[in-house]
Amino acid sequence: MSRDDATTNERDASNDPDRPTDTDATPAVVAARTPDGPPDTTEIRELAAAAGYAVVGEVTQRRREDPTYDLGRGKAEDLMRLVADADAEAVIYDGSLSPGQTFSLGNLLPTGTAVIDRPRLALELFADAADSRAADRQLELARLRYELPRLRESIARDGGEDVRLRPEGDSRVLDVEKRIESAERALDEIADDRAARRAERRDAGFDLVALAGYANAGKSTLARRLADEVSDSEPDGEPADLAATLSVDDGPFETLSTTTRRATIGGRRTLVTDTVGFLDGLPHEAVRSFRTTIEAIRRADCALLVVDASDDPADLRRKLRASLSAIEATDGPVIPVLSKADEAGAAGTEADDLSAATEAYEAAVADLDPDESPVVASLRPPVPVSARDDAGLDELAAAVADALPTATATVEAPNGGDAQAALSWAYDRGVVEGVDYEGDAVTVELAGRPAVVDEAERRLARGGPGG
Ligand SMILES: Nc1nc2c(ncn2[C@@H]2O[C@H](COP(=O)(O)OP(=O)(O)OP(=O)(O)O)[C@@H](O)[C@H]2O)c(=O)[nH]1
Ligand SMILES: [Mg+2]
Repeated sequence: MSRDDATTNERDASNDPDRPTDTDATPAVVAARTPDGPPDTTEIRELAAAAGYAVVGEVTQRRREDPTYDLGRGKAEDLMRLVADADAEAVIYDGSLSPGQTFSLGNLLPTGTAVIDRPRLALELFADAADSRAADRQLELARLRYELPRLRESIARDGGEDVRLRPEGDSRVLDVEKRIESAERALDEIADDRAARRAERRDAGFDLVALAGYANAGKSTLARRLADEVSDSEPDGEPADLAATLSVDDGPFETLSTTTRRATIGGRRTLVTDTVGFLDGLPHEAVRSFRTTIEAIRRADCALLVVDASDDPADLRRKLRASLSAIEATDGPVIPVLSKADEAGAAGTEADDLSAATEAYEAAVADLDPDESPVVASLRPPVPVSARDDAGLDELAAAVADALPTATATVEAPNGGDAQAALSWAYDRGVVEGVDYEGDAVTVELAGRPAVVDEAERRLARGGPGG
């Protein structure tokens, strides 16, 4: 065995008394390969558990990619034996396998063993809880895109000579292609609806803030903290999809569709959209299927990129890179929010924790290639927060208010019915900073979304001389 091949195979000790006995869980072996450094299987094990697998062993290898199995042949045979010994029903592969590798591995493993790579595992997790029309369509599209090259591969392997040469002409392939087109069309319509809704909300004076970030980073928890209390008597114009609850849980993909709530941030009326968490190791195709999340982030007036500061520096960097690469570029500024600051760094004073989190973040960003992630240019200074301890939230509100597009104006108008109507219009849109009555005149200080301030100014001036 070469030094390059230094690896581990192990069967988990299942006599851990704390381990929940989940009789429904499918026994699975985790396999991972990295070209450098020992593979870390923590995350893939968590994902596997969340998807309903009981990990009964693992095979890892440090090696360059093997074209046939991804793992080296000897290691793939070790995997086969471990699966047989442990009576595992699935192999969870920490990486993206080509269709050819999936089939070769499937043929080597005991008959019936499912080969589940990272993208497929992510699809299974989504499938568990897709809960909206957009989420369903997106999941369907991601699945079809995943299946298509695998279907081609299986037809090429099983079919006769003529099919092997042209698997794309097979009716099953044509069927999947047709379904992909139809899912894409449906998503185009949903995307158009969302864009129209964003425009309406902006016209109504709302700033659009989106929460982005890796799975389990703390996005929904923060969204809840930022959101206004929901009252029974909301004023008119309440956006149709405002959710009363946001689900928070310690597991990936707790949030499976975008969810929007009202919030007052730094005195501004905003709509905060919580989005689906990113995962690394997914092909761009799969990420692109989650358009409503990506577009909510890209088109926001300000995006908050939630970065879990309780992660160790290597994980923080990996997740940050995956998130930025999925986002690619945004219209507005991006404020990095270092979440779970209460658990960041070594135990110590609060100040220590916050600076440890900031340092890890700064180091990760310094490492990024702006050509690879243009969004790096939109990054503002990071703000550490702890939703648990309610720390840093005022600083975050100030940073958001500062990042949002703002216009100010002072308008003097004769006091009367017209001015009062204009003033009440401006109040409804949250752009009135101050009002001063003097004699027959009223002076109004406006601040907020530029288009709304302009319109308020026009309405107030209308009652004025010559208006
Ligand atoms: N210690 C600590 N834990 C936190 C904090 N914020 C969130 N968490 C925990 O982190 C876990 C994930 O939180 P969520 O808000 O569900 O994370 P998410 O980013 O919405 O996750 P997905 O929707 O699955 O992508 C939960 O167990 C939260 O309780 C914090 O400020 N401090
Ligand atoms: Mg969430």
